[in-house]
Amino acid sequence: MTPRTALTIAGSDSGGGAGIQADLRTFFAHGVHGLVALTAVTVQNSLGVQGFTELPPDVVTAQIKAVASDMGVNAAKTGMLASAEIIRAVAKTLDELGSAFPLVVDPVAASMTGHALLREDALEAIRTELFPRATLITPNLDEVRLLTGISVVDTASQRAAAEALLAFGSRWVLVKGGHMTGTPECVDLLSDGREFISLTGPRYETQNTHGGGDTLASAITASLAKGASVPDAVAAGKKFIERCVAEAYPLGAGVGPVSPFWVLPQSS
Ligand SMILES: Nc1ncnc2c1ncn2[C@@H]1O[C@H](COP(=O)(O)OP(=O)(O)OP(=O)(O)O)[C@@H](O)[C@H]1O
Ligand SMILES: Cc1ncc(CO)c(N)n1
Repeated sequence: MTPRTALTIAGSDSGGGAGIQADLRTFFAHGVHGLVALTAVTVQNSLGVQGFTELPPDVVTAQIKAVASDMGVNAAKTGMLASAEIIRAVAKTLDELGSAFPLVVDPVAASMTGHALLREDALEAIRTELFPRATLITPNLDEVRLLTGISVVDTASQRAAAEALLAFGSRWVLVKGGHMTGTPECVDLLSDGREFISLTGPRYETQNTHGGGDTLASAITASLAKGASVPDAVAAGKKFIERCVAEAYPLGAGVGPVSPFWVLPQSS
């Protein structure tokens, strides 16, 4: 049977744990066929990002159109978009396709080691061009601060951040709490402005969380591709990423990747 399809519009991580590599292995783990519009090639390993080269915006557009016109897209997500020009090209292309599928926007601004993955003028383009087209946006706490100026330190500021982010026009927002260290639990807050749903899970003691944000957003995208509602897709995504963090492995001298291998029959 032909599986559902999910499109990732994102950059490549040479270390294989984040970016399109994380998206493709997560789509695979969900039985969803992954389609790719590559935006940039990063040079990175467990110690950080050494640099990146972005693709011309028309090549990004051409990839999206090629797969959408022939294979069909059941859901899409954006990750590293690198520049305002690429963001504008993606927004225009999505408009031309008629927004017939759910869109998850993970507003990737920097790697977890703090290296920029987005040119400076591009943040405004993400806010104005992509957020209004998004079904769901999934910022981490650093991205929340960059986008809204709000520092999330507790439940009240996490809710205020969700409200401020929804004002940019997405249908739903998931304010991820992974970076709120010092708490025994990881709490992500999902909201559409009416409902506020706290997704609470254990905080695992590990330094190997590379690719966690990408894996969560692509797990949600895969469930949306299969027809789940946003709250159901996010709840399933949270369960999926928890297990991936619990089973994360060391690789290289720095931060190792989260692991979707637990879905394989021979694992554990
Ligand atoms: N130590 C942990 N234990 C359990 N869950 C975690 C842990 N760290 C992060 N998570 C969960 O992983 C998901 C990603 O959250 P996080 O806030 O770390 O995103 P991110 O910063 O975008 O990820 P990345 O590491 O890719 O930059 C969230 O659901 C979060 O609650
Ligand atoms: C290519 C790429 N996209 C996203 C991230 C954020 O995890 C990363 N480190 N690299």
